[in-house]
Amino acid sequence: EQQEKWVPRAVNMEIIGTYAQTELGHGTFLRGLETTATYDPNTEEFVLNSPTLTAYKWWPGGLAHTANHCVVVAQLHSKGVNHGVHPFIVQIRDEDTHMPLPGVKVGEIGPKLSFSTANNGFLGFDNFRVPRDSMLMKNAQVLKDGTYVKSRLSKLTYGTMVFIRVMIVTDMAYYLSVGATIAIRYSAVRHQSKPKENEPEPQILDYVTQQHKLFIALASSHAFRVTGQWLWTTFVRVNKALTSGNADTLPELHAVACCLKAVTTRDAASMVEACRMSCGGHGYMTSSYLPILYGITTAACTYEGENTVLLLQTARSLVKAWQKGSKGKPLSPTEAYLMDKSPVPKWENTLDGIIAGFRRVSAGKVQDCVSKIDKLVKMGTSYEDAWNQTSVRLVAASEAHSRAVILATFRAEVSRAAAALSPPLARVLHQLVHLYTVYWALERVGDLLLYTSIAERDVQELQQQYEDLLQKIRPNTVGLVDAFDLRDEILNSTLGAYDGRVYERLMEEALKSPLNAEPVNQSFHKYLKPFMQGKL
Ligand SMILES: CCC/C=C/C(=O)SCCNC(=O)CCNC(=O)[C@H](O)C(C)(C)COP(=O)([O-])OP(=O)([O-])OC[C@H]1O[C@@H](n2cnc3c(N)ncnc32)[C@H](O)[C@@H]1OP(=O)([O-])[O-]
Ligand SMILES: Cc1cc2nc3c(=O)[nH]c(=O)nc-3n(C[C@H](O)[C@H](O)[C@H](O)COP(=O)(O)OP(=O)(O)OC[C@H]3O[C@@H](n4cnc5c(N)ncnc54)[C@H](O)[C@@H]3O)c2cc1C
Repeated sequence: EQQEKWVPRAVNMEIIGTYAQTELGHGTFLRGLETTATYDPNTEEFVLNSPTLTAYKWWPGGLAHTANHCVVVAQLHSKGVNHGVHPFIVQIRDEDTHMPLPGVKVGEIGPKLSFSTANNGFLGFDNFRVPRDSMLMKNAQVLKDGTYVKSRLSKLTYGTMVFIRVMIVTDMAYYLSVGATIAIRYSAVRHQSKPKENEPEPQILDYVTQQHKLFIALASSHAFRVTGQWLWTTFVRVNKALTSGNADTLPELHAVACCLKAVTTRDAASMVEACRMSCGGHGYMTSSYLPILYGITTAACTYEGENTVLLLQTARSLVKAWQKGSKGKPLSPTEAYLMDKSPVPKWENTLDGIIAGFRRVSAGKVQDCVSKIDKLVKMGTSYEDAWNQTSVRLVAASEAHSRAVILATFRAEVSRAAAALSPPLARVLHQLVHLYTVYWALERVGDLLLYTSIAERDVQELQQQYEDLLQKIRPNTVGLVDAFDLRDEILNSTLGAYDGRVYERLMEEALKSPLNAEPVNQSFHKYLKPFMQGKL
């Protein structure tokens, strides 16, 4: 019924909304949010209030001047009891004049690293009254007399965040495709240096170091797109079970969504930055779009759950799985490998060998964390302090688990799809899977040396495999980024345009600057000349 009331108006843009959860004082710790919604049975209304400055909502995108409604997450009080955080849909501006309603204080939070068009805002309430049906009552309810009806599953309040985290993995695939397209096309156009005196300056794409910087971004875009599709399918399945009241698979979805969101956003931000730096000075131009793209991807490491906090959420699930498995209880499909107690096999420099290796690393790290925590607790340390003292290792275990999931999913999905592809296309995609897998084996070789039987000669061979793959992929690189089929208007980049007219576009953009409107800028007469004449 509430959906019938609000959804059509949102779909036809009468309602422009945002999600107002984070406050000046709290973003991660949701149970610490201070905004209150106190039920008044006499008028059948909730009174929204920001009791402190730190209770002000801070960050919601579009809140400053665009949204006229928002979903507000507040501590629900009824009959003198605080029932915890719940979502409310609240009109904050007049739908005709767009003026903030009485009792609502709203505004712009100010300049940010990027996302400059997002008008992120602040929002405070001064005993602002909303009707009872403002409380979104799909999960929990408050009856007219103020009786609180508990949700069958309190964690469902957090459901929106799982959905967005699932989507973010696919977002990162897209952003990496943009960064790789810009940097690889530019690297095909840019000629620099003369390693061979009697030959013209080569394309910088022919430097193996340039390939090392860029090809992993290209491969990661495909890896994250495939993993994002798998995660979405998982989300749809879990959500279907939830609607029929079965929440058994929600914890696994939450855990895998947390670590995949954290790892894909961190990789995307660092790889986009590598794409930017691989374009030299022109990569530092805003007109290249790479600095803006970095700002967008690095924000994702913070929003929708700060990465460390999310990796620790997954670690919490891995530790619980280890404890459950150690008692012989069955584990979820994504965590079942933790209970593989077979002897460490002879190392194989194959995709399956490397994937199995990452599972060994993750299981080994989880086991080490459990042992450290148990040892500290036995020595009298509280569980919470033992957890905190082990948290650097817990984050590493989570990352290893996440990498094992991505490696296995990327390999399985490409192998499954390959049968329907032309042999040349299948070969190129397998090369990207191979590159991605060997790249991460080399990046985490220390962990593999600790937890598997990999030997020095295996590592040398993997390094050679990696360099051979760079050479094999080079001829198809421009074709691979063209295959993302990103229009120039979308790329919005002087360096990545399809026609490769980089220098002309850089100059065209430069000449648009208002600072080039006249040959002598007014600053000369106002400041420079008086200064040079000793008059300032
Ligand atoms: C374009 C940009 C737009 C951006 C928008 C934003 O940023 S919006 C703002 C984005 N902001 C954020 O993302 C805020 C990030 N912060 C949070 O999500 C929470 O404060 C928390 C999870 C960190 C801690 O929660 P807590 O203090 O309650 O403590 P706890 O750890 O004890 O968990 C209790 C139990 O609940 C479970 N569980 C938890 N979450 C979920 C879930 N989503 N689903 C399912 N289950 C979940 C958890 O596994 C545990 O289960 P167990 O083991 O007891 O069976
Ligand atoms: C571009 C952008 C858009 C956003 N849009 C929205 C929006 O639309 N709606 C909305 O509600 N919010 C939005 N946010 C806010 C965002 O969700 C929060 O910034 C995010 O949840 C992190 O919370 P925080 O900023 O309070 O950081 P904190 O939680 O204060 O984190 C600061 C540091 O403390 C560490 N830390 C915190 N808790 C723990 C812990 N338990 N264990 C270990 N370390 C910990 C973190 O790892 C981090 O290093 C946006 C943020 C950004 C940057």
